Amino acid sequence: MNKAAEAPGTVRAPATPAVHAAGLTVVRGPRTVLRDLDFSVPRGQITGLLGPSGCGKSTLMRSVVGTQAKVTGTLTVLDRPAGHPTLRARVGYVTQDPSVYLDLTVRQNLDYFAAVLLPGRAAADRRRADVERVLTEVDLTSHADALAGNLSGGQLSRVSLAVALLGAPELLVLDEPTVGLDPVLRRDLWDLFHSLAGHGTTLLISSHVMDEAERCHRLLLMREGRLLADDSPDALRARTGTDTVEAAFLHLVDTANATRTN
Ligand SMILES: Nc1ncnc2c1ncn2[C@@H]1O[C@H](COP(=O)(O)OP(=O)(O)OP(=O)(O)O)[C@@H](O)[C@H]1O
Repeated sequence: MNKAAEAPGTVRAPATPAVHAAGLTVVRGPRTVLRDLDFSVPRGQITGLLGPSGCGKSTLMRSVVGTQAKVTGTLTVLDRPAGHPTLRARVGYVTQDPSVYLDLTVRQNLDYFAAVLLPGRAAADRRRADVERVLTEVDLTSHADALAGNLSGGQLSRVSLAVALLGAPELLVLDEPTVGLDPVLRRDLWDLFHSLAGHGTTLLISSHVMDEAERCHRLLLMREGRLLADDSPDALRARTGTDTVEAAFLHLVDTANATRTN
């Protein structure tokens, strides 16, 4: 055994997960929309949150970023309770509806949000560099001076993503970021997600398109507010004896239904 590896100061504690939930439950109106969920989101990987419309994906993401009311159980994000004020700059969030100012250009939008994140004259150079970086990352440099209101839906959602990338957050929470995008843009965005993960960013990405699941390192499969699986795509396929994540999901749904009726 390598003794040097045991010397004080050289042994590293295993990294805690980026997100850890235990008994996570959320009530919205009269309904319990998340029921007693236990899961972890490992750091530096892409975790896909998949399930049919209405199963609770957005509610789970809102809980992680701290904007959801009536959350019970334990929910830890980057070693802090979800919603903790120190997480604001460390967590990027993109909702399903692009949240940008339509009467500003792309660059003006980014300058504005960069100033909120990094205020003060002393940070002007950092802000400028950050805006150029995110414009390049989402491939919108050539549209930087276009009015947001004149962009296509796909371009607008990339502006929203660029806003979330400002400040290089450690955790990115993206609610259906590829909806309505053509296949080339979808592929380019997934390449960007992998590049971000390669540099250590943790990504939690929701989708109801099962083929996107194949591009994730880990999957949380949801149905009706419950988790059907928390596994890697390979392990899921192997465990269910199926060839695709979609077939694995359907297999798990059928098993859950059979257990309920028995
Ligand atoms: N204010 C509310 N009161 C009661 N139920 C609500 C409320 N808001 C949402 N819901 C219900 O909570 C459930 C989960 O909604 P959520 O938006 O999290 O689902 P989702 O999986 O993200 O769906 P989609 O993929 O269509 O966005 C849905 O069944 C929805 O009808």
